[in-house]
Amino acid sequence: MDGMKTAIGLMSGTSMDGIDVALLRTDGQGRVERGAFLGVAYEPAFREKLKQALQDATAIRERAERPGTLTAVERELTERHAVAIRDFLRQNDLSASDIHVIGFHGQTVLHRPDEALTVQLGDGQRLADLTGIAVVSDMRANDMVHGGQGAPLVPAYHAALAEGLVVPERPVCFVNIGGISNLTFIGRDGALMAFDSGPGNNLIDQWVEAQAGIPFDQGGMIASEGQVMAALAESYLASPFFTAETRRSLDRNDFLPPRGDQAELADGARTLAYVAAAAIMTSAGHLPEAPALYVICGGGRLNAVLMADLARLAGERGAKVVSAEDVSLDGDAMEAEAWAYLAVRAMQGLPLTFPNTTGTSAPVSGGRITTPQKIG
Ligand SMILES: Nc1ncnc2c1ncn2[C@@H]1O[C@H](COP(=O)(O)OP(=O)(O)OP(=O)(O)O)[C@@H](O)[C@H]1O
Ligand SMILES: CC(=O)N[C@H]1[C@@H]2OC[C@@H](O2)[C@@H](O)[C@@H]1O[C@H](C)C(=O)O
Repeated sequence: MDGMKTAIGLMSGTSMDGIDVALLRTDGQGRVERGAFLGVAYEPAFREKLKQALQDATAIRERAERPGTLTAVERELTERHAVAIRDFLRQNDLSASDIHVIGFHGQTVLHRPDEALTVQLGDGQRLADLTGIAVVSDMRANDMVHGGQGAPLVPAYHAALAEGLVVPERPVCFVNIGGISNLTFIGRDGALMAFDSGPGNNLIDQWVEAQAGIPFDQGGMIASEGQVMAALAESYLASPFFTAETRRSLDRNDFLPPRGDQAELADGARTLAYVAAAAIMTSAGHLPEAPALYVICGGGRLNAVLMADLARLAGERGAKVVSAEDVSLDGDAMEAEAWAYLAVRAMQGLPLTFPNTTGTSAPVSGGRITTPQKIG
């Protein structure tokens, strides 16, 4: 009926905190019906394997290479995604035959847009075999073949969501504050512009992990006890990333956390929360028009200190900041939903990326489509 497909999106983001699973019904264009969501956390031992995989990936020169632990980690990662799908289907009383396609992001272990090299671990064929469902994987590769940055890909979905947005303010800007942050501007006339906007939670996570052995600053509680260290903040915000003529997508390691002797725990967390907020607003300066509304998704929206900085900085420019939930969206599920949406578009050969989102030379589709060869 009416071209609507049922898809599942799978996201394992740069924070490496787990697998997000989201259900979406869509026609791959303007019609979007959001469904159930499941977050499956990685236990610390698997996060350590992913960290090792990031190290091993630095030796990759060609995207199919899997040096060191990468073959084993890719296999385990794929199997974990299959288990997440199985649990998700069971919890929602669904079976594999209810799902047309899975959009599988995998885990980015290397991203060098200047060399047109981006590597996401995750075996689409094996996931299709394990789940019995068609899989679209590797959705960043074709964009790079066409001169794009390989990220961000979520803007096509943001644009579809903007059509149904329950508030009147325009232009609107969706901001994802994950490990890295990215933003999508949607103008009054629907014009789209998007790019990675700077470090998000990654620096905060790495800082509190190194200084206090905890994985993230819950609610921004640690930051709330510190002071912004102006010189340290400036050392991040002075990066040529923010002033370059063209927008560039980011690798996890493009910005590094402070050294232990540069700050106390709370001041470091406070400064990095400010940096995350200021990075977004500085990058937003490259948009064609100042947004009237910022809709924030991703884990960073749960850091109250970061959000207060963002609200203040946006307020100074006459704009409002809301969380995805304030406009009846789900800030945790959005990227996984986007991968479901993109998978449906890929099946239809529709563009995933555009000159104004990744810098690709023309709107391009992408993804590798694999269908189940065997079950189990
Ligand atoms: N309750 C919370 N309080 C503060 N920060 C939080 C909270 N929950 C999650 N976060 C932050 O959000 C991060 C996860 O965010 P998210 O899942 O959006 O990132 P990701 O999808 O892995 O990254 P990316 O979008 O870059 O691929 C965590 O690593 C943590 O820093
Ligand atoms: C190479 C890669 O995995 N990039 C991610 C990362 O995490 C956030 C930001 O950097 C974004 O551009 C991208 O993911 C989102 C989901 C995207 O492509 O839209």
